[in-house]
Amino acid sequence: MPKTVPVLTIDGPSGSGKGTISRLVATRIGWHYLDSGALYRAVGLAAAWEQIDLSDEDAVAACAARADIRFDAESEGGEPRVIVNGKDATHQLRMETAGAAASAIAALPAVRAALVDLQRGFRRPPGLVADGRDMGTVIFPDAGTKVFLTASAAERAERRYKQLKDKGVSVTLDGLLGEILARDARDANRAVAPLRPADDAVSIDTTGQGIAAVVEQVLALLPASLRGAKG
Ligand SMILES: Nc1ncnc2c1ncn2[C@@H]1O[C@H](COP(=O)(O)OP(=O)(O)O)[C@@H](O)[C@H]1O
Ligand SMILES: Nc1ccn([C@H]2C[C@H](O)[C@@H](COP(=O)(O)OP(=O)(O)O)O2)c(=O)n1
Repeated sequence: MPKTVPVLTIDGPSGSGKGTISRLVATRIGWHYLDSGALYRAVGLAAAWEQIDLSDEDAVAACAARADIRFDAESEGGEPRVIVNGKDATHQLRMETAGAAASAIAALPAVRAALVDLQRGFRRPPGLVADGRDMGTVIFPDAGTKVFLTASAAERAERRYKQLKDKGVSVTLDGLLGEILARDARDANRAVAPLRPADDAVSIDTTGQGIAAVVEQVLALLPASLRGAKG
């Protein structure tokens, strides 16, 4: 796809609000949306289904290369359904176990390499909002607007707690906080494409902020000519 298709990247740690904000911004301006974390989660799940050892880099990369991952427009609670190798994995993918598996396989360079073209293929007119860990640093380094969302770990754990409780999942706040901190550390300390803000990213600390306020801050970073698409 031509590099002239505009991209807005939104990176950040778990629970910082990337998915929520990205989806709302994409809807407001009529752009496509890439949930890159869902791709890593889907590969982790597909590998588990095939009983592949998640530390076997070549086997997981081969699984990533042949995985059929589709985002279905029909949504569950505002999030698109994700179909992995023909099975609806929407619910399973949101579990923290899927997040942990995704974080583990995401540290393997061959797995990341296997997903590069797939992610760049989402760049289609009129534009793309891409959320993840390395959207602004590795996948779309030429993106015109880059955001790095953060929030305190305690608030991110509370957000995730509410989100999973609303979905009927039984979790504890302490357990989630521990899992989030472990995932932050693994994502930020890995050798390849670690979680970090791009040098030209604008950081937004969303601690104590409502969703609508963050959406407006992100929209304000876009050039007026792009922002106006849907008012
Ligand atoms: N200011 C905020 N920005 C984004 N999400 C928020 C905010 N406040 C609360 N939330 C809630 O936090 C939860 C986690 O958001 P999510 O978009 O899944 O984060 P991420 O994709 O970064 O893991 C959602 O249930 C969302 O509604
Ligand atoms: N661009 C990306 C997206 C996700 N990952 C990895 C690291 C993350 O811990 C997992 C899950 O990502 P996801 O964005 O779905 O997780 P959260 O919604 O932030 O909890 O995948 C990545 O390495 N690179």
